[in-house]
Amino acid sequence: MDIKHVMVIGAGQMGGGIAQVCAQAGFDVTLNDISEEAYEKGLGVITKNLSRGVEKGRMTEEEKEAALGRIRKSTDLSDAQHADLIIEAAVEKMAIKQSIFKQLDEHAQEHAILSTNTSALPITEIAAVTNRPGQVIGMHFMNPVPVMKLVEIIRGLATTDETYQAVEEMTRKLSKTPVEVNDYPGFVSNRVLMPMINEAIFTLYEGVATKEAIDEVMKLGMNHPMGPLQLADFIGLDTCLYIMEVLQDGFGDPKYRPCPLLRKYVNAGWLGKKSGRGFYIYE
Ligand SMILES: CC(=O)CC(=O)SCCNC(=O)CCNC(=O)[C@H](O)C(C)(C)COP(=O)(O)OP(=O)(O)OC[C@H]1O[C@@H](n2cnc3c(N)ncnc32)[C@H](O)[C@@H]1OP(=O)(O)O
Ligand SMILES: NC(=O)C1=CN([C@@H]2O[C@H](COP(=O)(O)OP(=O)(O)OC[C@H]3O[C@@H](n4cnc5c(N)ncnc54)[C@H](OP(=O)(O)O)[C@@H]3O)[C@@H](O)[C@H]2O)C=CC1
Repeated sequence: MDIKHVMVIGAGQMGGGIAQVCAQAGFDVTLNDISEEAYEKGLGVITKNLSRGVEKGRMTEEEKEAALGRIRKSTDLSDAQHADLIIEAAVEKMAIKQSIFKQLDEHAQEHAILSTNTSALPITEIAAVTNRPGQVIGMHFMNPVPVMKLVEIIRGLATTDETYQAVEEMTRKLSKTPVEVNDYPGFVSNRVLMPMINEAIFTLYEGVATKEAIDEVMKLGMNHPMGPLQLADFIGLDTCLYIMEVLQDGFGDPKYRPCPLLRKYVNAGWLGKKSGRGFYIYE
């Protein structure tokens, strides 16, 4: 399948990054969010990232302008009618994703592939609300999207080989490395990563060490680029909590219970870097 036009749903930290790398790779991009403000904020981050690329000599001013020129604004899901591939990166809530997928299924062309950047939610359950489950797939980018090489590609129960191959090829065109996994809660990435982050939050909650000490142990002791609490702030504490809930519900195993401190922070609106405060404070 020849993918030319990509629509990205959600202009937050992931959707913005995905739109950026698609535009840089030469695809026409429609970037959708519910509000114009969210779109403008997302476009601001993309512009800043591309400008840094120019400063660093990775691209010319003309290439930057060409990439920006390929991105168009949308606040209406009916704009899906133009896309060959849709990548959904809205908030990590099943009800919201299912509602978006129902609407996309109505508006998108018959050949279009509907993908989701979900961190952990079952692809099969999202696909089930559409009339094209064979063309629904997980396309899980890592944060920060312009820097991280992996795209975890998740096959739902009904995903066809043709859909998988088109998405794998697309991933390579974005200069990313695809890794194929099956559809179980958290896939591979967050089944392994998030319990570690949750355990780090428990060590803070139980007073085993300070947040700085916990992060230092994992950075200096295990060579992780960020400590787990810093990484949780970077991912978003709301997203971390939703992922733990998906693991707990999906496996029915109490070992995945979210730390009460994580829930408390999210309830307080302390969502990490994106809200200015999480385990750490950001200016
Ligand atoms: C939750 C999920 O479902 C799945 C996930 O995504 S889990 C999260 C996965 N991501 C990680 O684990 C990230 C761990 N952290 C890291 O790899 C690194 O700390 C990092 C790449 C984020 C930053 O690297 P660093 O060396 O500490 O800092 P820094 O020197 O500032 O950045 C390195 C480069 O990345 C770029 N960069 C950093 N953050 C960026 C961002 N948010 N957006 C775009 N580019 C970014 C910087 O511009 C810099 O590039 P140049 O200097 O060449 O311009
Ligand atoms: N953060 C991470 O490290 C990673 C996250 N993911 C996944 O990517 C997705 C997005 O996460 P992230 O970018 O961090 O979250 P953000 O909170 O940064 O962005 C989500 C964006 O989606 C918008 N949005 C909410 N509902 C809708 C809707 N119905 N239609 C269109 N847009 C909507 C939000 O708008 P508003 O703010 O106005 O509500 C916001 O702009 C989640 O599924 C997450 O699990 C995947 C890999 C890594």
